[in-house]
Amino acid sequence: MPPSKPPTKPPLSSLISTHDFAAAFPLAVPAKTVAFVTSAATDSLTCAANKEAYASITLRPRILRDVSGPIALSTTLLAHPVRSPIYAAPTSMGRTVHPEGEREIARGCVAAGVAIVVSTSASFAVREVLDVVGGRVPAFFQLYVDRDRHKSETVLREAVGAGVKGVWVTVDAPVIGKREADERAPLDEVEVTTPMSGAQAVRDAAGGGLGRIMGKYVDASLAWGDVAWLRGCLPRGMPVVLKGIQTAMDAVAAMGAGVEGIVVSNHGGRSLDTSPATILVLLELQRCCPQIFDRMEVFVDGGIMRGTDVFKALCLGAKGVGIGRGTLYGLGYGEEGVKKYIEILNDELETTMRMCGVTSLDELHPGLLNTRAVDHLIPSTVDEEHPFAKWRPSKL
Ligand SMILES: Cc1cc2nc3c(=O)[nH]c(=O)nc-3n(C[C@H](O)[C@H](O)[C@H](O)COP(=O)(O)O)c2cc1C
Ligand SMILES: CCCCCCC(=O)C(=O)O
Repeated sequence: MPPSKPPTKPPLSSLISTHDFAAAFPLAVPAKTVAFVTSAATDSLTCAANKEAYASITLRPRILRDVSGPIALSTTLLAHPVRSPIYAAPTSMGRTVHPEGEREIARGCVAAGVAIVVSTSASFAVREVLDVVGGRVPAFFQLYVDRDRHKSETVLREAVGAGVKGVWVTVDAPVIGKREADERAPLDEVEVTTPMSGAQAVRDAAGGGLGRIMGKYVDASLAWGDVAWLRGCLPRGMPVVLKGIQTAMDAVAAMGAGVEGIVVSNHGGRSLDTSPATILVLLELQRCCPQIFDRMEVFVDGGIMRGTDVFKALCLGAKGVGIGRGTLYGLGYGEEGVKKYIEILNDELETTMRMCGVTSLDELHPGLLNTRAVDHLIPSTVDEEHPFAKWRPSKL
């Protein structure tokens, strides 16, 4: 028998859904990269729940509403115009996927007219990524706070100097989640550089988990009082967003801390397994603390694979939706892949909107959804006795 040829990745033109991209990814990148990107914490239950919860919420389409006109997807994120509410969530070590890593993601975002959030653990310095962006789409900086605060202050100065429009502090990963597939896959297949964090990719006794090894610098002592420290590092008026809110209590606390935005996120299920699906947390915020949507911008990420998912998140008050793994699946095909991935979601979102009888994002509201199948999973109140529920900035 002739030796079997290794499968080659299908041409980009043949991919018509985000699932096609996910299936092609292992054919486009080394096995270690697949393990790093696709893995999730322990039993991957939250990673799966993020997707399943979207499937459990159904649509309530309205009919006969003349949806023949153009669909307007353009909006603003933190007052910056974008062509679509979909954005590239921060992802680290993009060079494990493509030699140009985050710079190539940035090219794809510019081509699609959407925002990018650049990770502290990006493969390139923030200025190298923003040089590519050239101010054509908003770029935000995601901060992992270093135990050595001076290092974080330096990196923040660089990010501000490079022209980022806001800082997104990740708060759902005081330690890095246990991702067993990543831990088992040998480290030596990929080139890892994270110039802003300075971490070194050296295997240790626990294994080769890229996330864990490269995340040892993260400061687990971060607390609410540090919002004031962060503000002090930034120019007046620069928005601060907390990424990784998972309860109404913490959403209310974030509002009390005076931040401009939150990301409802569980890190794509990569941090704490069995934490709730993000769309259910968004529903919890609508039920328990609807006032926060008027006071801050609320973003969401995790498990978004279809235009109907984006639609549901927007109906529940999200101002923007982040794509993590999907951006990297697109990156397997370079700039064109990132652009196409976003455009597939835009296109599906447009179709969903027409089918539901709306032509603009302003017309989306919770009444277009049926959430009965998940209502029993939603806590009904903020715990008013909890000290966080009453916090105001003066108490920080
Ligand atoms: C490979 C990879 C690297 C990531 N790196 C970061 C990071 O550096 N900072 C961060 O806040 N979140 C990071 N995330 C989490 C994403 O920002 C996002 O919350 C998550 O991927 C959303 O879920 P999804 O992958 O299902 O879209 C990373 C996710 C992946 C898959
Ligand atoms: C602290 C950052 C190092 C790697 C982890 C990046 C990340 O957030 C993820 O993989 O998820």
